[in-house]
Amino acid sequence: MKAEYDLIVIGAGSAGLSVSIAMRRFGLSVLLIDRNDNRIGGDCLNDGCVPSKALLHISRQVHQARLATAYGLNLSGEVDLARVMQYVRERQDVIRAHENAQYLRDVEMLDVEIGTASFVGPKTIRINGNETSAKNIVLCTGSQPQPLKASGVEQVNVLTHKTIFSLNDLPRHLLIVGAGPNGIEMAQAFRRLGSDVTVVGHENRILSKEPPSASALLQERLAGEGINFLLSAEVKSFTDAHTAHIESADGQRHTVVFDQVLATLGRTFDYDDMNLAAAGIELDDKGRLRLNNHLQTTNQHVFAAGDAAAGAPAGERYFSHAAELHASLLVANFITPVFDKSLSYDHFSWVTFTDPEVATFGLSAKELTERAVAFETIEHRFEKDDRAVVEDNQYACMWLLVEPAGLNPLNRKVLGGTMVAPNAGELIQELILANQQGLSISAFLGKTYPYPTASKVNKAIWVEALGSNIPGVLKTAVKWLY
Ligand SMILES: Cc1cc2nc3c(=O)[nH]c(=O)nc-3n(C[C@H](O)[C@H](O)[C@H](O)COP(=O)(O)OP(=O)(O)OC[C@H]3O[C@@H](n4cnc5c(N)ncnc54)[C@H](O)[C@@H]3O)c2cc1C
Ligand SMILES: NC(=O)c1ccc[n+]([C@@H]2O[C@H](COP(=O)([O-])OP(=O)(O)OC[C@H]3O[C@@H](n4cnc5c(N)ncnc54)[C@H](O)[C@@H]3O)[C@@H](O)[C@H]2O)c1
Repeated sequence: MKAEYDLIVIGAGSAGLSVSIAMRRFGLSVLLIDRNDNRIGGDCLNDGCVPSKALLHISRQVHQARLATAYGLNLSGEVDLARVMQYVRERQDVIRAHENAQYLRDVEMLDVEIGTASFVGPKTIRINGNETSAKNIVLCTGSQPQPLKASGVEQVNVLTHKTIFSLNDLPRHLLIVGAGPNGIEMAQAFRRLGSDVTVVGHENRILSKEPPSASALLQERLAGEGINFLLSAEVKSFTDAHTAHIESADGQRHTVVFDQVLATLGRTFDYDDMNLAAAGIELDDKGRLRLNNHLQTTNQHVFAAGDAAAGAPAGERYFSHAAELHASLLVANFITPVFDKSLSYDHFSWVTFTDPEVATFGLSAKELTERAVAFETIEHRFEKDDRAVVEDNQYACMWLLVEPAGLNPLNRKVLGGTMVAPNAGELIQELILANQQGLSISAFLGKTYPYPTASKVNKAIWVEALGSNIPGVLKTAVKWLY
């Protein structure tokens, strides 16, 4: 480790890896720090996106195998969770081969230090008893799961995403507290692997960051698979290690006997061991780093990216690709400060990887209303789509927020939307591009989709919307020209 660097990056998760590798490739000296070599890759690799998506992949295979019994296939036996988790670990190891300290030193030419970093001055940190400084420092220190609070909780081994992937025995009854993307993805994975699953959510619907109609459609599908939902509800107490007492907003009480409980309640922050005060770095009233939209802390030489950037005025986004967005903004501002880019989530997107997936992009109806932007919501059910018919997905649906039809309805632009469908995260990609690039709906109408690709729904929605809305003046002109 040198005494001075161009840049120090603390935390080697999605954010830290992106910032440090990019800056090093531009020829700057970079020190990357993480607490532990086996935490490199952060939550995404170690206990977030990668293990959860690997688990969902196996659970989908199990589900499809069960569906195939309708056609004469005989299945017997139960899922061996130890083997499933072995698969999950093997997939993580594939990624770990290029996300580890030695690889980053040898191939990416980064200085990598393993230890806990804390501040001793505005541009100086201490790690493993040594001090080092940099022109700028980026905090990519992530976030932690919110703890479950309820009377008697101390008797219970409450799992979080940090521990659930170490289970070797399939829970007979898994209680999940929190109905956000983490809870809902795990609910479906474990249900399909064979557990009974109960989900308790504070709010009156699952995935409350999605439009209500999307939440409702997914909930209906999941309930159809046997997941039990207790919404507008709260775990009030645990009377022993396996018994929870839950109360709904309407006063109803439920007792759930479970063998494992998973808390998926959102994120929190812990900067206790970082001595932020020594660098003049302030937190806001929610314990998040106080940031501006250039991701700069109250110390002009210290920045944040990834989950640690949740306090930015643009809002909270806890995603690996948000970390990537923050990293590219910081790198752009470091190397071309003249442009001084600000953070915006106007074209941001995300996917909940249930089956069906829920994919959302652009601005929401609430954001458009707050900004006084006129829009219409167009709903498109997949019931007449031939691909949806042959694959029995006619329940799928999309809702797009579009500019109101003006004189030329083909000029309308897509402002945002949500799709609930198998592979919605892939299907929605061209809508995201149209939204980002300001393409009008004529771009879809002018495209011939190979039959029967699922993404043809991105054209069908406009054909359907236009069919019933061709202005009279246009019809008169057509008749006259014909
Ligand atoms: C179950 C689950 C599933 C998810 N699925 C998805 C998904 O499908 N798609 C998606 O986009 N997002 C997903 N996410 C969110 C995603 O995992 C996170 O947003 C992302 O990993 C955050 O990356 P980060 O670099 O900000 O932080 P982290 O990955 O948390 O990395 C922070 C690193 O900083 C280190 N660190 C902290 N403090 C110090 C210190 N003082 N000194 C040294 N090192 C320190 C930590 O050891 C850690 O390695 C999921 C999250 C969870 C929990
Ligand atoms: N596919 C993906 O991209 C993906 C998957 C999983 C997680 N993530 C990310 O990880 C982050 C964390 O996920 P999450 O689902 O834990 O958080 P979340 O904040 O999205 O959802 C947590 C939910 O738990 C509820 N809740 C909080 N306290 C509660 C209590 N005591 N009882 C009942 N309900 C309670 C909240 O109202 C909220 O609906 C998310 O913000 C998301 O961005 C992403």
